[in-house]
Amino acid sequence: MSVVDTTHVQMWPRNIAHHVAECIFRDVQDIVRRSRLNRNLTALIEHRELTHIRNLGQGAFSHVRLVYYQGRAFAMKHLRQDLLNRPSEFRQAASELAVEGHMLASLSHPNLIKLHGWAANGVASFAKGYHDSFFLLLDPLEETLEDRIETWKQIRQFGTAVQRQEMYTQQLRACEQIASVLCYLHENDIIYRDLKPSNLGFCRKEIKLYDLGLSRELPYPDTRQSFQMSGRVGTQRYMAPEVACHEAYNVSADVYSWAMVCYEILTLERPYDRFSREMHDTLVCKQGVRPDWPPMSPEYWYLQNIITSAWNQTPCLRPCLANICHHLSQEHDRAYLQLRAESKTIISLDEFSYRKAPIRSVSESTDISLMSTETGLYRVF
Ligand SMILES: Nc1ncnc2c1ncn2[C@@H]1O[C@H](COP(=O)(O)OP(=O)(O)OP(=O)(O)O)[C@@H](O)[C@H]1O
Repeated sequence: MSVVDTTHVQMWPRNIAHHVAECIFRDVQDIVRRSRLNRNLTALIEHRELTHIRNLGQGAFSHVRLVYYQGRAFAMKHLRQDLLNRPSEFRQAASELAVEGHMLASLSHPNLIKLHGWAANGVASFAKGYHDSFFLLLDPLEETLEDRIETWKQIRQFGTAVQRQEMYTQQLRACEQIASVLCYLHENDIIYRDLKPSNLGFCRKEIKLYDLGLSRELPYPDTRQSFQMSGRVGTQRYMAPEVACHEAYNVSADVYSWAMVCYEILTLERPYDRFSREMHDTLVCKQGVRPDWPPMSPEYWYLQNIITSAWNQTPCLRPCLANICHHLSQEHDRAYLQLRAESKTIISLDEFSYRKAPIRSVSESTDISLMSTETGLYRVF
């Protein structure tokens, strides 16, 4: 372990650092001035207060490290060092990181990564000239959705019937929680634009959406109106056809991406796995081809239908996420009760406390019965 120290790494000369920092500051101010989000107070943290533990991962622009701050583990996200050699890319990535910080500091949802603080001088820290002068301090994730999908593949192949049923409730819950956090962003007039399994992770059993680098606040508070924004934003296999074709789009582009991610969660197969970019453009974007459903057991058909409607070629025919959440939450509760009935376990009401429907109303709409026990827990049968 070592204190996070930048004194021995590459840095820009002072005059260049000041110039770049001013440009970044102007870019960010411009966006923040137009923003309708209300930022909450964020802890201001000095580098010397952080202790480096290990690297957690690296993206196209960012490096994420596990650090200790005030006795707790956090993920520290900052720009990659090699961007110092490409100042215009550095400037772009720096503004995106700062805007990501601004959004996270204004938002709060159980399935959105939590921001705990950022560099003491905010965006002005870039004037120090180090790649990691500005950073965000986030909740550390235990695994990504990509890792979880690999575990599910093992269960599908080698698991018992109860393990597979348990996996189904986890899959349903993941689909519901992703819909819930996207719905929350849309309610705040934010379009996410980069939904994919590698931008979803798990922290204390809950799914968390992270990497808001490509998210944008919509110019008007009407999320159903389409806007001309940058095309080809995100990763092609999860990208809505209208985004890939540089047409005007709105939040329903996220609904399409949700459908692709959920297809992968349910089938454990990548959508359009063997498609080249050209095939994707012609078949998916122009001809409306969609992934094939492998044969699946009947309990999956419900979700399969919702996903199929969510990847409709016509954006306005895709269901809204609030509706999707409602249906999935009911289906999750039904599947969960069924599972507990089959495994003859008792459950606590707390297990349902995060959803609005009381457990009794779920059991009333199914053939599952609940019997309260002396300990306040419920036996399901
Ligand atoms: N909070 C976190 N906890 C643990 N690991 C994380 C966390 N945030 C990011 N990572 C890891 O770091 C990697 C890069 O992070 P992130 O996707 O945010 O960077 P990026 O440069 O913005 O990505 P992209 O390549 O998608 O543009 C992730 O793929 C993940 O493995």
